[in-house]
Amino acid sequence: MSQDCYPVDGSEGGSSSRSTSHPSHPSHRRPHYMTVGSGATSASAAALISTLDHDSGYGGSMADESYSNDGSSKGWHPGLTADLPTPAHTPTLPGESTPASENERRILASHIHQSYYNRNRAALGRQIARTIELLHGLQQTNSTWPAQYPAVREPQNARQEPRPGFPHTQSTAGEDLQRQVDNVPLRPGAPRRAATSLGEGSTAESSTAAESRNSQEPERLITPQSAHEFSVLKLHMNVQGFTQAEIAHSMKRESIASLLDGSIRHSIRHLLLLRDRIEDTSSKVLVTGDLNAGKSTFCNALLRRKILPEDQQPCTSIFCEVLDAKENGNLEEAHAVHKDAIYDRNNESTYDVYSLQDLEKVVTDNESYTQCKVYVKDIRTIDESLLNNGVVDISIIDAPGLNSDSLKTTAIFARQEEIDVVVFVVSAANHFTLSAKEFIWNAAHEKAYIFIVVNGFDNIRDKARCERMILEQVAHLSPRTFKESSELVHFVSSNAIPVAPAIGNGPGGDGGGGGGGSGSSSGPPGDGPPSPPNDDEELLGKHGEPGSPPDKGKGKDKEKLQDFEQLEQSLRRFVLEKRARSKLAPAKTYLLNVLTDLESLAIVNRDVAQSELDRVAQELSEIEPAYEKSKKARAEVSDDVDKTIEETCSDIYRNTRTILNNAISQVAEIDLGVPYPGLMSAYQYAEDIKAAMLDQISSAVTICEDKAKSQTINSVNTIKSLGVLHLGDEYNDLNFNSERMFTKRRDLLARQVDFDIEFADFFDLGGLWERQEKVAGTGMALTVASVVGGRMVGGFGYVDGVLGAARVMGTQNIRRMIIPGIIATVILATAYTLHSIPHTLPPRLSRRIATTLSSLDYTHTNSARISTEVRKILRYPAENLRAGLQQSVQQLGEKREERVKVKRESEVARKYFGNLVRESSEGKSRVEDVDLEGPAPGVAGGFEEGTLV
Ligand SMILES: Nc1nc2c(ncn2[C@@H]2O[C@H](COP(=O)(O)OP(=O)(O)OP(=O)(O)O)[C@@H](O)[C@H]2O)c(=O)[nH]1
Repeated sequence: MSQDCYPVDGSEGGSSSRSTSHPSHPSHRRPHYMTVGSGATSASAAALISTLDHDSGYGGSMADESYSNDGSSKGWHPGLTADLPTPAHTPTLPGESTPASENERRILASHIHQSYYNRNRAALGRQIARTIELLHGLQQTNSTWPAQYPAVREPQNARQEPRPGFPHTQSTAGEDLQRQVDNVPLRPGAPRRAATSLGEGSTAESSTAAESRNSQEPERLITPQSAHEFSVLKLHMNVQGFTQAEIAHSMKRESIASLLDGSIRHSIRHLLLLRDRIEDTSSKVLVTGDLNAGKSTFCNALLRRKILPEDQQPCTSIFCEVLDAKENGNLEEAHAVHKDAIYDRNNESTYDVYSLQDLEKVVTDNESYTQCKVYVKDIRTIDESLLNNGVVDISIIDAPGLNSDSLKTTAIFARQEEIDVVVFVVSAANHFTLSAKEFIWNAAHEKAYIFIVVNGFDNIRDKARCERMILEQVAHLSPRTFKESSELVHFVSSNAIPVAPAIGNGPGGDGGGGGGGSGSSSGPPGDGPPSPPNDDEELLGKHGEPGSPPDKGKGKDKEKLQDFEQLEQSLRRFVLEKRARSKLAPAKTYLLNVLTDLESLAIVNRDVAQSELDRVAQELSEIEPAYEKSKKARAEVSDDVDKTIEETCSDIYRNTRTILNNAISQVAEIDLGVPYPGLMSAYQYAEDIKAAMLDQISSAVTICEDKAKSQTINSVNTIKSLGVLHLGDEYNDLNFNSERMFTKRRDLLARQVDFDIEFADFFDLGGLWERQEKVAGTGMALTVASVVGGRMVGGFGYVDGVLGAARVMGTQNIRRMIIPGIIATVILATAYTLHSIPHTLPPRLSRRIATTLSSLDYTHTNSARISTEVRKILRYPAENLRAGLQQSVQQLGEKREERVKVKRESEVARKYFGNLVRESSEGKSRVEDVDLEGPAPGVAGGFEEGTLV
């Protein structure tokens, strides 16, 4: 629509004034009011008219900033408050004129938009608080249950060509100017993500620009876990050629958790800053433009006071921010901020104080300061004033004229997030210089729309041609601005606006340095704030045209004033509308990003928690029975082992005892293999017999030990098989060598059985007695005699022969022979006894040995020794098995404990992340519902189709 009014091909006939160049736009004229009927205008109607004339114009938020060449722009539209004919469907009260209803609608729209803005702001504020809570919750959970970071896989081609860095759309609040200087990309900017973040070195970018770039990003292959690359909760890691996800994948979970914790903390801090920002009602308007284009004059005209120095030569060397004096305790003064200092109004070391009259000294050719804060009392009403408009604290920044030196600094200044609007002042006579074009080109990317003031229009003779040429250039530099040129491009003469002096000194006094104007200015008397100016040039000075004839001049001045007022209306609307977007959009974008990140993280971690839960449950289902079985086995096996040891030892004891007893008792009966060497070596024979017997007994001990060894081996094997049965591979077998058993000299005891052979040992009377008793119960002597005799007879035939001879000889002869007979008998008996030594000695010795061994408790001692050693030996594998079983029980118990703990934690984490998925998703929906793009509901109906977004 506006382009129709300003055909760039110049087809439209030139007109001498701006107003005539908008024939199809009655909106560019002050509305005319018609009184119906004969009565006077009612008070309310008068109030309404007055309000409408100074419409506070809270515009709708910015529309979609996309621009298409087919003319279907969906960009910002002034229709909301533009003075358009009321559409047919807009209700019109009977008898009411169209302009009046239109004005009512404008007021209504204005209020609806303000409440719409407030509602959006409150909704975002609430969501910021909720999101901070969510982040705190995540931080806490992350400290107990380290969160997982989702794996994202890059495609091959993306790997070959490392992705460019993605600076974030929103710079961190508080970044210093220099840092921004370093990071500002010159045209064309590097691709940047739409996401807002706390990334270092970030530079601001309009979300629309970022959106369009986003679509060009290479498609990434990602795991099904997450279809979202993190933009806010990203881990700050950097390894050339690797993505975050790849690095994260190779890191320990705890390390990731700690990096994530850092990101969460950053995010919370940033959200707090955003909350401050949306609560902050102030807005900044940066006025920039070519050298000497009339920027200071324009600012003064807006303020209706000659605050800033104007000069025919370039004079503004620093940024001058004009603020309401209310922010400085209602004191009008200038604070010149020291170079390299961060301005703090409460810290006078950061600035020098100047009076407003001395401002020129500070502003012109200054080397000590980079910027200056100028506090002024606004002399206009809240309906007129831009500074003090009752809605938002606006400050105006007069920038130094653009040249190659200042271009970059000003561009950076314009980028700052608190700059809501850039007003570009261009000289109507000089058009856009190279610096101007460069600046607008860059700024158009950032701000989408630039408010353009074509100043010094009074100097132009062929105004239509000038307009056409300027608009042609605007169309190239910022098509979106061109599309809305009726609202955004204004042709004015700032020096024609009546202004009060900087310091009130009564009518006619011009306190400021004179520009090219007539110099007749007036201000409020006394020290108080200057009174509002009016159109009366008698009272107010103006930058004016001194040579104009009075009548014609008056008419032209009025026209200029009207054009300027038109500009002011548009500027107010623009600032207020832009504010809605520039203040709320970053919060909305950041919230969406952080909530999307939270949702992705929560989905991944909920799934991880679930799978961990499944895994642990599965493991527990295996561990629990194994643990119980292991406990049972520990008790049972311990009993079994005890039993095995006990049985083995008792058995060995018993066996040993039996074997040794037998050996001792039967040692006399076995052939010891010792030959009888004859009477002469009887003693030696006895010694040999004794030794052989002891050896025999020792051999029996050895046999017992060998038997014990093999029994021990069996028992060790039994224990081992129990271990293998219950511990499996975990059974730690001991090296058992049976050869090392019973290595103590076993004949020690036998040696103790040492006794001397006695003569009596050769006469086994006891043996004889025993044998006799076995034969009959006769008297001993007879028995002895008969036995001896019998044996003698049996044994020695010649003795029998002698006795037989005695009988033949008769008793007398016998009596005579008795003595010699007895002697002979004794001799014979002795001879017999000695002769029977090989038979009598072993039993005799055996008995003596048995007696001695018995006195030593030899059998028991050896049996006990052997069984004790076996017990000792068996104790090792037994203890080893017990320890293994105990360890197995302990390990399983610990495993079980750990799994139970993981299970408990995973359950909590699953529940937590499940809730987080829901809450972040709901939060996202709530934020998405905050519509910063379209007009308020109900207002939309009042516009022509296609003019709304
Ligand atoms: N004829 C005419 N002269 C103007 C207009 N606006 C400003 N001037 C004059 O242009 C000269 C420069 O004005 P300034 O306001 O100082 O210009 P500036 O852009 O602030 O200058 P620097 O910031 O120093 O580059 C002064 O002499 C003004 O009187 C205008 O609309 N018409």
